[in-house]
Amino acid sequence: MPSINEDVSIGNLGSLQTLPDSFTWKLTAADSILPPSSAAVKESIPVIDLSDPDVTNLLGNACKTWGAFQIANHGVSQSLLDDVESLSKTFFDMPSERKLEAASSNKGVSGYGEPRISLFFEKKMWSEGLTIADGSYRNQFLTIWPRDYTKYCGIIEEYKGEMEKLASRLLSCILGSLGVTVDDIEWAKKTEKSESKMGQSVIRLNHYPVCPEPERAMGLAAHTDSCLLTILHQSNMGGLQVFKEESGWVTVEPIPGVLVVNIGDLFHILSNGKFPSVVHRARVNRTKSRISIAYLWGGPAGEVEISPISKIVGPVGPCLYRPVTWSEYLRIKFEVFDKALDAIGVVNPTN
Ligand SMILES: C=C1C[C@]23C[C@@]1(O)CC[C@H]2[C@@]12CCC[C@@](C)(C(=O)O1)[C@H]2[C@@H]3C(=O)O
Ligand SMILES: O=C(O)CCC(=O)C(=O)O
Ligand SMILES: [Fe+2]
Repeated sequence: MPSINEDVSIGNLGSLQTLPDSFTWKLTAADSILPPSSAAVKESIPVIDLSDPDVTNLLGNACKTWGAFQIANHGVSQSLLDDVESLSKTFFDMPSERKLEAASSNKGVSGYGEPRISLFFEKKMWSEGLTIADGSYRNQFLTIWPRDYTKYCGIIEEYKGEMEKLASRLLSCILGSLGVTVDDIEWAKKTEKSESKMGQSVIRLNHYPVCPEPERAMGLAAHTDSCLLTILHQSNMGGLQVFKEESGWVTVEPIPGVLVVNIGDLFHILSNGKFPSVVHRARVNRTKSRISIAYLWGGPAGEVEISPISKIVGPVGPCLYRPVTWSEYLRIKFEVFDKALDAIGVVNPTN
């Protein structure tokens, strides 16, 4: 049993019988979701069928109201979702020492470790993860799976390809809801026309082990994603919650085969503040572990700047944000965290 201040390895969390002090969060009443009451209507983010003829409107409303939604009929096969989930399980089931062989270096983003936002919180999060940010994951996979390396790299490549297609489809539809097309955005037009893929992206495999005191622990603390949009596959166990001003924390119940999408900071900028970059977090469970796979799409390849779409800026209101590349935005985010959008806000916006 770990003593109060013992340094606990995140690779072994699931075997702990008590919650170490370093993982004990002081959660207030506002941090918890309201107890279920028969009178209360259980709110949830919308589930949108991508084959619905009214898909553009449905997506637009969900983006405006929630900054998040779930999608059915998205075209990604169940067997691919199962494969990427079982790859994740195989990795997280390994002994801690093996997982640490894939640990992210100080400089690198790719690799095994705590969530990157951990540095902004006093307490530790009850989770571990593997970030796949660029081609360097191949070397890590070779170390982890010398025999099954080709198979697992193939699954990741296929998953990335499918996510790119889906992200591109979502971008067109969501832009449509703002009355613009990809042709109104220079980088989006180029991306669509070129053979080159969707540009920059990161896949994060998250694992939330069983926890002896889930009420006092936090799987992944409240944050917004820095990218344009995130597509998330969650295993058959709830834990993801989104924050809505009027409702507080709302749980996103998993629906088999359905993917969760959320607006990130860059889309908030692109929409000139019309779509909220949704604050979300992950809670943990006493008896069941949980896996989630997040595909974070950061936008075009190279140092391309994202700025509010000019066509929607003038008529409706002043331009709220200055142009920024994803890499610059990430630098700012990991300096000032939840003040990053303020840091690139235009001080005296005029038309
Ligand atoms: C490109 C990135 C976005 C991300 C930080 C990172 O450098 C790599 C992992 C991403 C992730 C995944 C889990 C949640 C999150 C907030 C984090 O700590 O690491 C996001 C980061 C982000 O969107 O800012
Ligand atoms: O595990 C989840 O449900 C949330 C994961 C997440 O927010 C992320 O990876 O950015
Ligand atoms: Fe997130």
